[in-house]
Amino acid sequence: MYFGLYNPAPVIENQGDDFFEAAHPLPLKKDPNIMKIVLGARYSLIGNWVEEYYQSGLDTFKILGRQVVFANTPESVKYVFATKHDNYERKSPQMRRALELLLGDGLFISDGTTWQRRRPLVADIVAKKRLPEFAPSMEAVALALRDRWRVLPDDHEFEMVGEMAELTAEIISRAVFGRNLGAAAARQVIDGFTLYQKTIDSFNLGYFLGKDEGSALRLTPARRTAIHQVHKVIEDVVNAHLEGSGDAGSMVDLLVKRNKRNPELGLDVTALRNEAATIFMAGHETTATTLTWIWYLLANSPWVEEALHEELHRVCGNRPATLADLDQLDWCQAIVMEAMRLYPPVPLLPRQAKEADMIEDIAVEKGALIMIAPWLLHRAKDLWDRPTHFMPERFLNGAKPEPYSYIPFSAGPRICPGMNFGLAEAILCLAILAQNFKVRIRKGYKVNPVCRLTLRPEGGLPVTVVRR
Ligand code: HEM
Repeated sequence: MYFGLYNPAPVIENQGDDFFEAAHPLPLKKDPNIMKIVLGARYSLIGNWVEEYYQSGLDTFKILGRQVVFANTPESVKYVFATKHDNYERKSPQMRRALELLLGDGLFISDGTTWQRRRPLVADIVAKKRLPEFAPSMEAVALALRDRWRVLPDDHEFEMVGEMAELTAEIISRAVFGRNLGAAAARQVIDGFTLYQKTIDSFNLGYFLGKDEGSALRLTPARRTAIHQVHKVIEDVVNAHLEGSGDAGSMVDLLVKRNKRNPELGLDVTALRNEAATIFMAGHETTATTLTWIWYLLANSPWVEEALHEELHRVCGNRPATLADLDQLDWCQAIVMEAMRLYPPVPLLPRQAKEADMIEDIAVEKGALIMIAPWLLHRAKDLWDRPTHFMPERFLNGAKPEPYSYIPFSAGPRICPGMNFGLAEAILCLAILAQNFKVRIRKGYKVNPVCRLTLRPEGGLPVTVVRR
């Protein structure tokens, strides 16, 4: 309930001996009115769609005075993200305004020359070729969690979203800041991000009332505290590196060194801090929610769990999985990909049109909101067989979805540069933990996927782990 006025759509979930239709809100029967859209957006961004949106298509409508264009076909996604990237590279004012106090001009929300100059730098730092440097931390942190789970009392229940968030925060914190940051400082950054996210809203009224730049977020005391908490730790790390005393091999170290080698980049302490904060934020919750959804899906699909265990035994025997096993862990990879199809960690990828344009036969106004929704595209009835079912086998044996129909990492020049980092991390954590445990969800617990910035089960996921 939101303000007692908003009734979320009922959530459905179906299970049989050999199928699992994963939890999702029932599509609406008729178009929601503006009140329902506004209240719905504050509750979750995925519950307000009518049946017709769960198939590929293009549509446009107005919210107050603002044009919204829905691009939900592989062709239009390609057009917006790749062909006409220059016109649609800009993030929506909601997203920019929501994150700018924390991330400043960091890559995730920048555009124009700032984005063009910094993208190659950040992409290089989180690139696939650096996996051998960062994978040992992924393995070590996952093994430490395995050891903690091993000594839990039988039937000990805990909350999985928080558990996975701690796991991935530790991994990304070691990668970005190095191993010497210290637990207290790392916790300060993690808690600061969590606090900040709680204070932000998904609906920017000013934009829908006609301001192309949207309304700035007010610096409330809660936001100020959260921002200060994050910025202080990261600035200290950056300054240590600038003075030559930081942890070699960390992403901040690479940023500082590259900036020294390429002074034309002109990154000052604030810019370096913004990029480090961006990588931390972009690489933390996305992987955590992916892993959480994987445990939910596996717990409800014993036949997939069995195939996974068989593969882990065949490939790794009794030793823990490592980066070197990745190419052989086909089921692990397919499970990660299918989990991100059903529950894309970033379910909406909104853009703002720089200039007026045509997307197929739709006239796009300057400043319009272009909505690309992996949540809908990944569930389009005409693109996917049994779209609401958990079927990792659709990604096995080199099967590839139609181009631009599967976009959990976005697409085109703004595609997630940390894709290989995130995939390797999710596969390794899944493999190492599944080698030792099965996860079971509290009996009768109703999972309800909700989305604000990322997609997670509302109220968390209460689980127990069973030793294998
Ligand atoms: C499962 C894991 C991940 C998923 C699903 C994911 C997804 C995404 C998506 C959808 C975007 C684009 C958002 C948009 O277009 O509005 C993005 C951007 C970005 N991601 Fe990831 N991400 C993941 C992991 C990571 C990791 C591990 C890192 C860093 C180590 C990272 C760094 C970034 C950065 C820096 C951007 C901004 C790129 C730009 O705007 O040019 N991501 N990610």
